[in-house]
Amino acid sequence: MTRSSLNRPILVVDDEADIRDLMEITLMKMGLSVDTAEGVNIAKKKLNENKYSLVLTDMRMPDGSGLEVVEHIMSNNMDTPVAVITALITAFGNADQAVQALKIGAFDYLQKPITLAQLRTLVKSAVKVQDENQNAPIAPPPVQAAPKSVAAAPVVSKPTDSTWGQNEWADVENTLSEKNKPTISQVVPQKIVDNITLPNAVAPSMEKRRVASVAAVAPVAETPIVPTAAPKVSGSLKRDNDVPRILGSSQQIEEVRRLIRKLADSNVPVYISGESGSGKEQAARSIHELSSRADKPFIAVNCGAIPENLMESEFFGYKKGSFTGADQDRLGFFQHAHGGTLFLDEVADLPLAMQVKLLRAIQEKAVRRIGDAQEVKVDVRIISATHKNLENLVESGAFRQDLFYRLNVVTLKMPPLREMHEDLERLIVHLLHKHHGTGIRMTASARDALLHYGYPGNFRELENILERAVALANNNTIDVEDLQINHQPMSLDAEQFPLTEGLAATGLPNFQMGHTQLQDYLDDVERQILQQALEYTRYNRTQAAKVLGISFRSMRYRLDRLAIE
Ligand SMILES: Nc1ncnc2c1ncn2[C@@H]1O[C@H](COP(=O)(O)OP(=O)(O)OP(=O)(O)O)[C@@H](O)[C@H]1O
Repeated sequence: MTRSSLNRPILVVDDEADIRDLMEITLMKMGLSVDTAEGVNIAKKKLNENKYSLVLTDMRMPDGSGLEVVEHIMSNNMDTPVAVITALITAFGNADQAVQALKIGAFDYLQKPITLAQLRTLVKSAVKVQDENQNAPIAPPPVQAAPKSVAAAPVVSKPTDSTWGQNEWADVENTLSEKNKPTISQVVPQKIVDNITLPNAVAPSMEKRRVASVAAVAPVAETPIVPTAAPKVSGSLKRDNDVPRILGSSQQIEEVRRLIRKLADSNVPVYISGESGSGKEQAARSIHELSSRADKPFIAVNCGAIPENLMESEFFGYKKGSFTGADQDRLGFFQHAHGGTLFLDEVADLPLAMQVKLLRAIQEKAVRRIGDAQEVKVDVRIISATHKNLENLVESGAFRQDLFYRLNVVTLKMPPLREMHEDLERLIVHLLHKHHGTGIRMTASARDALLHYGYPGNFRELENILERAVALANNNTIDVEDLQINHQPMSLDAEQFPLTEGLAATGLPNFQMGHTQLQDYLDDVERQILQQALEYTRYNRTQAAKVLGISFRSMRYRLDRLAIE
């Protein structure tokens, strides 16, 4: 499949009408055409009769399993990527089914509840998987296709795919937006800005509410704003050609770009700090792409998502027969990244035992696969990141000091979005135009709410809010309710999530000595906190774990233990 084959519809297979509708609306908002099937048999029939660019199938349906849909596609050699949608994978749950689906040919899986961002990423991956199949093989050295473990799910990016490697954003846009419209990447940012003119009517009451730092931002109209009468944004949204992933003109972002360029020239380990969604991975990819390693792999590993018992084999690989189930030789992340960059995301979540092994591999520049007597030299540049305070973890003994010094030769700090206030309006306009074309409008109150929100989830949250708002908007006009955000003032400290307010308001349950069991009481408190964190992050478990300062693994375990769906 080429990107143009996304002109073919996507087939959504799910027995629940609500989910089918939601996915259909979302995919259509991405400019994609969609067909649906409410069960396995109809899906097979449709697959026999039509060609699809991608199939998304639920696992459990009344007339069969999503695995049958995957098998049908594979056994008939259909050139259609298929991804499965599973119920929540718990410690004892249905991971096996997801693994089974991957084994028989699905290229990915999603867990319910699905976020819009996940869906978008999945569509991107479908295109990428096919592109890679068509253009492969290019370096690295002979490795097996990195098998995807359910929890680890490393992103193995194709090393020399310049289109994808250079500018993922522009690529998504080219892939997903209406083909004939000039897209944001075809129009220089200044031009977007020039296309936007001041609304004629300026409501004085709204004018007063403008804050000093957005003085450059346009006055606000009370009526819906069409693109040609949208707020005028002065200056351009800075996007340097050599660091296209990092947008913004604020001083902090300029400094980030300067450091990225500088660090790209050297091989020193870089530690990227910053809140969740603030662009740490984008910065890591930018360093890689600007470095002499750009044509070699960039391997991103989410350390918090790998089950502890799989860590060693995932990082270092194994020899066939070294343990039950090791039915073939397999390389680990280090060898996959040979010559390139290994990005250790959420590095604070590495268990201590693994920290020792990692330190050794970094110091020795060599790895030994499980079951292998020989060490193999590896040339890997390490970039690490976490949203946690690594220094505090070193102090508390949860993170090894020696590894900390190894990783943290240079620190790059990503600023939170709320500190880039002068960029905010331009970013909103940019993202809306980029992903949704120029036909989308916004009311003055929605704009006001967006400009005054605190974005604890940073860029990622902004993208999600806009994406959801576009999906919910009536008549292509985003209103304040479509944003579904808590109105949180900009001045709020990062640590003061509304969650704290929520908890204080709720109060602790009464502990009745002699009647209440301590464990039941603590479970109740924990359940309340988890539920609030989930509500706050709109059921994004990764984000919720981050907000609570626990690992994803721990979050999963707790949700499972307390039977929180
Ligand atoms: N400065 C930026 N300019 C443009 N887009 C950005 C910027 N920072 C982040 N983004 C976008 O925000 C989203 C999240 O970015 P990224 O994954 O790099 O964040 P992160 O800090 O690594 O998140 P996490 O801590 O959750 O792993 C991505 O879609 C990315 O494109």
